[in-house]
Amino acid sequence: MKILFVVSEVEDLAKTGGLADVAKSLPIALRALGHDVRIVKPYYRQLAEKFALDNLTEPQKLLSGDKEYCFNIKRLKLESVPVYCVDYPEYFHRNGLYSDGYEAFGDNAERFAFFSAAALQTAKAINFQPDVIHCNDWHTALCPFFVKQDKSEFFARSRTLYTIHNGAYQGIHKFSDIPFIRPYAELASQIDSHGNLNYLRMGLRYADKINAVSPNYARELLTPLGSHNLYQDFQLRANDVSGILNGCDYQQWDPATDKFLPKTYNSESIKGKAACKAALQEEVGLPVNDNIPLVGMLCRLTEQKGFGYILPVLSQLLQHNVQLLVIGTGDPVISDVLEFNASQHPDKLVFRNDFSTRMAHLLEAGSDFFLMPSLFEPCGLNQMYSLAYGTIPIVRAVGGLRDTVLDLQMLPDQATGFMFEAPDSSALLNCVRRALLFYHEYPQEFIAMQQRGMRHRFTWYDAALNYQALYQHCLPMD
Ligand SMILES: Nc1ncnc2c1ncn2[C@@H]1O[C@H](COP(=O)(O)OP(=O)(O)O[C@H]2O[C@H](CO)[C@@H](O)[C@H](O)[C@H]2O)[C@@H](O)[C@H]1O
Repeated sequence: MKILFVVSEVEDLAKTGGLADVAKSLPIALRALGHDVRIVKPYYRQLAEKFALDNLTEPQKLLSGDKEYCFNIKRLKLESVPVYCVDYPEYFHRNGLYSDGYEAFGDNAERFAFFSAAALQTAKAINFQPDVIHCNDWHTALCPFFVKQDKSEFFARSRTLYTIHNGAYQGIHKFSDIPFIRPYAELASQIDSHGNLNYLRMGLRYADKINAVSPNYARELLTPLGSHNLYQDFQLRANDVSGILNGCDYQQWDPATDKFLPKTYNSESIKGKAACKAALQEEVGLPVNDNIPLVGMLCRLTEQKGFGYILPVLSQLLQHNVQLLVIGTGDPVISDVLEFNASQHPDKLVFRNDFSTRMAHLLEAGSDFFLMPSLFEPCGLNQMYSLAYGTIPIVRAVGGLRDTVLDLQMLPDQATGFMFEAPDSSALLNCVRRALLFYHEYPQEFIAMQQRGMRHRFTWYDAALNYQALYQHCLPMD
């Protein structure tokens, strides 16, 4: 099949979170199954600074109303996958993908409306007639609408799949502030009483098929509680909504070969993990001691990741014989509280307000537990990385976390971690206490649990097979 994979960020090229991991691994896995996958993404400044690329074609023109948008197409390769970049400096040569670090750009809706149309124009310019146009998250959710509006025959046999990586980001913007789509009279019926257009809802309305990044999140999206206020819209498309679990890139996340670690290890011999723990403790300034359980946490600092119920019980948690390391950037309200608590408990809590790939790997290897108590979690990748590194996940039973972690109480012989149900502080605290007790009281069982997790596999090969079946489902019957 020919697949046009339209996405805002891709690992190794431009990244703010888990979407980028998927946008690299899935196309590579699909290519390995023999499909002709091409990625289209914006040519951001950080990409332009890394790779100064020549223009692939003549400048491309898009007309909207009386404004002409003239852009260039660049091409590079990500392993086996061709990547086409939409070069429109006015919109994409900025410091940051969606914000300047503090505030979202005011014209994000305009930028990504343009990008979605430019991605389709790119397919035409390179004469790539896709069987499936696979768009991802709100940034590219207008693609299905533009395909339906396209007057040429080019996309007559193309079908669209819309993947939801995070339904909380919907791209809700004042229609009157989006010059690129203002001329589309058809949109009048999609504008709400406040004059807003919701991009995610547009994806739900116009895509041929819709999927979420785990089966459990797909089920949650069809409930009033889990649908991020789009219950009716999801219900209307219930027959076309499914879930496919993300994979883990085991080439990148393998403790046996990981170049970022002071000592490598594997499930047969996990001795090297202790050296990683010591190196991590030393690097971040925690007392180097193998007998104190080290709980790591690495994520964007947002409400989604459960800070609403972690922060109120931080000092209670730190009364235990435990070390906590939090690494991430994001909401300054969260980072302020973490910074304050770290200053009160310097021997127990370290907070690093930054992110680096090296530290992400060292934290995964050096921690005993990985804390991921999300309020909601479409799939989650870090709990899979943790399992691969023998780092026991402590998670809330939500979204993809429920699909990937098995709790000790439910399945003692197969358990790979600890899970709690209620999104509140006492449930979280009880769960962490349960995990710490297990660490101290049952060292042999703890190692067995680590090894079970390390042997568990969530491969991109499996995910790609599922996407292949879903693409086939999208195609016209004849
Ligand atoms: N400040 C930062 N800057 C740059 N990178 C950072 C970062 N903090 C963490 N990362 C990295 O981003 C990735 C995080 O992936 P996750 O899937 O855990 O969460 P995210 O919420 O971003 O993704 C969303 O999309 C993915 C993919 O579908 C879903 O798994 C998930 O549930 C959904 O919320 C990891 O590779 C991590 O190392």
